Amino acid sequence: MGWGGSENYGLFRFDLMRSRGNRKNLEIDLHQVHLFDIDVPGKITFKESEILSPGDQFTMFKTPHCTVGVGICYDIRFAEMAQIYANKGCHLLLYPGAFNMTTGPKHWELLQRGRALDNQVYVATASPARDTGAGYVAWGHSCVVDPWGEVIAATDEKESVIYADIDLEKQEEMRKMIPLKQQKRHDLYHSPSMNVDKDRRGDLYQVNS
Ligand SMILES: O=C(O)CCC(=O)C(=O)O
Repeated sequence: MGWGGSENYGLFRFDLMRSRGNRKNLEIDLHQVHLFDIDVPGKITFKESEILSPGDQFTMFKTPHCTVGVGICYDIRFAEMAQIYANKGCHLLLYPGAFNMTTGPKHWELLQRGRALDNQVYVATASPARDTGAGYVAWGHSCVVDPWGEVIAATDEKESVIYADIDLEKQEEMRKMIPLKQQKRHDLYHSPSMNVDKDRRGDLYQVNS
């Protein structure tokens, strides 16, 4: 999975491995829908909304092997987005992202494992390698997590390529063993007290999922 472009708008090029090792490239446009506005005093303050505007749609695509949902960086913090992708049939969620030296060590892997486990999907992330001389120092540590929440491939802060199998039979077995989808209490989730607050992207979460 490669990525390029400006910070919240990218032209993403996915090199999808096809059977017998053939490679086909797929290029998609996508926008980060949740902007990175945070203030951790003494550590990191970022206000993407002062210079960028958020995207207004989710991005999914199908490959011959599985269906994929995509978010960018900060989007991984929003459980609703991952849940909508899973409800729409995504087997794999991809998050190109550049976490930083404050949130990276604490949250990067944990968020991936959480999104994977909650939704019983594969999650893959691609981060730039760390450049300690850069104005924004990326944490690195690209990773692939399976629907059981286990890290099945990972790298460190240096540039490298990692591979992992997306095994849909294994995913189905996990979903049978712990049948979360059938057990959800949708009758309770739609009560007024559970409405998302206005700062979250409630406008996007209402899609039929
Ligand atoms: O959520 C984070 O900690 C990092 C997010 C980020 O760097 C971004 O969205 O540009």
